[in-house]
Amino acid sequence: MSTPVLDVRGLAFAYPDGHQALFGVDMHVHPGERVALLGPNGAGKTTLVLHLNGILSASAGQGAGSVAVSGLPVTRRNLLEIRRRVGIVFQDPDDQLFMGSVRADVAFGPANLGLTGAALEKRVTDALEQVGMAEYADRPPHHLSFGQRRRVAVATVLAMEPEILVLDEPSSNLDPASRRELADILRGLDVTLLMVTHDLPYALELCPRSVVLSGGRVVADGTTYDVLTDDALMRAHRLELPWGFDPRGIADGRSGAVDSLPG
Ligand SMILES: Nc1ncnc2c1ncn2[C@@H]1O[C@H](COP(=O)(O)OP(=O)(O)OP(=O)(O)O)[C@@H](O)[C@H]1O
Repeated sequence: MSTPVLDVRGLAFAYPDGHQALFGVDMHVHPGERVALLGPNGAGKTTLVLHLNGILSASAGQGAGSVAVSGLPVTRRNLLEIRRRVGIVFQDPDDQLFMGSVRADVAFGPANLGLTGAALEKRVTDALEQVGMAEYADRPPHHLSFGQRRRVAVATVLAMEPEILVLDEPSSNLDPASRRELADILRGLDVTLLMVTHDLPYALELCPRSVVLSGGRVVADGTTYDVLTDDALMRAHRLELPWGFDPRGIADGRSGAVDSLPG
């Protein structure tokens, strides 16, 4: 079997105040997979994601276990290469956009890697085209809508050509049309994907596999359909489908959201 893009083994972590957020997490993501990371508030999802590019580290402080990205351990000395390989799109695009134009924001990362001239320009154009934002290249990011800024934030990460794209709540605060457009964009990307989300229909639509984290432990790892239709698991870990949404209806080729509405 191929080397996992993401190889998390026995990861345990406590914050400096002593609060233990992760208790021996194992998770492996293989090239080309699309995996949703689900779990209730406080489950440890963000804590886990922050270990994937070394913002948090089990080796510093009261931690245990390891994380490797395509075989390269996430350690202080590998941080530059790890941050090129793991692209994280945070929930708030304004955490990632700080330059005077969309083009400058998307160029920032690859320029830091040493790209210049035509190669840099191509990298920027390709990334903006992937998210349907090429025509906005010269606009200041703060003149864009929230949904457009989120797409540019995805482009800033794609421009680094990461081995894994990690998205934290990609559908939050998007109107239904922007949510669907982003889903179309994400579906079209040729990249390994890990998506943290509370939007369970989005997980079902985009990620064949889901890992459920609860209380700092992996409590399920299987097909998203199996996870979302396991009523006992869902109840035990405070996962709730939106009213009227039935994954079984989707799997039958019907619109679960519409067909399961009463009356
Ligand atoms: N800086 C911190 N110091 C101490 N405890 C923290 C810190 N950040 C998070 N925690 C705690 O660690 C646990 C896991 O938090 P985390 O943010 O990883 O959960 P989450 O699954 O991402 O939640 P949410 O769905 O609400 O974003 C929670 O109990 C939280 O209170």
